[in-house]
Amino acid sequence: MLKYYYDLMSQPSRALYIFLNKTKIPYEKCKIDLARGEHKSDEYSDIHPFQQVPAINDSGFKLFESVAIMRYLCHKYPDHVADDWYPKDIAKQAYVDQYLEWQHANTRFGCAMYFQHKWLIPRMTGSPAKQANVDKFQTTMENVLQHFENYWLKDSKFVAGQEISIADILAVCELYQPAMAGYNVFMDHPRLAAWHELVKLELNPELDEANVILNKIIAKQNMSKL
Ligand SMILES: N[C@@H](CCC(=O)N[C@@H](CS)C(=O)NCC(=O)O)C(=O)O
Repeated sequence: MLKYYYDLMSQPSRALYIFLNKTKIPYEKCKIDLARGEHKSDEYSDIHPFQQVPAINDSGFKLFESVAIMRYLCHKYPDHVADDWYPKDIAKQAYVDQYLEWQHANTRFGCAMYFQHKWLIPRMTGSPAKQANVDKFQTTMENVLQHFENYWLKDSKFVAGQEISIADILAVCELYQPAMAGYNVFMDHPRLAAWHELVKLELNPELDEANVILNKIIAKQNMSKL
């Protein structure tokens, strides 16, 4: 049985969670609570040597890195995974891969660094956010959002073509993270907002389910601002 190790506070964990649930690949949920340091245990180090989530153990085959896991699942479970998620056509697949390679140093880096400096680091250290860092990473993130609108969504409904693929799942999960730090990337970005509506239609109810904890945190913060 496939074991899936994840924490829904983690963007790539949510992406794989949505993908597994959407494709109905049978798996066992193995929650790893990052806030409680469960990823630092010796037992978990045997699953992921760098002590991060997500990771899988597929009947003894252990793998980490969300993109590698997604590709593995597409190859391993073809009866569950419809072709559009990771097309067999060479050119279509290359377009999906193009985004998967690009996103690490762009969508993920920009959104995650903004989130970490504005929200996570102050909560972990008890010290206020360093405004210079927040400003720097806000600029990085906003450049990414422009590339997203002006390149990735310029001529296509979805990130890598006219059909939804694993690229869109990874993208939407990274793009939600800054909302916890009070930045809604879909505001003031109409093309991104239109894509988001299409993605919700394709990925719900699994998308909302993966975002339950995130949305609770966002709602609580919005209440405290009133
Ligand atoms: N490139 C990796 C990123 C893995 C990663 O950074 N995971 C974070 C959560 S989003 C983590 O486990 N952080 C805990 C730590 O590094 O101590 C992937 O896509 O799977």
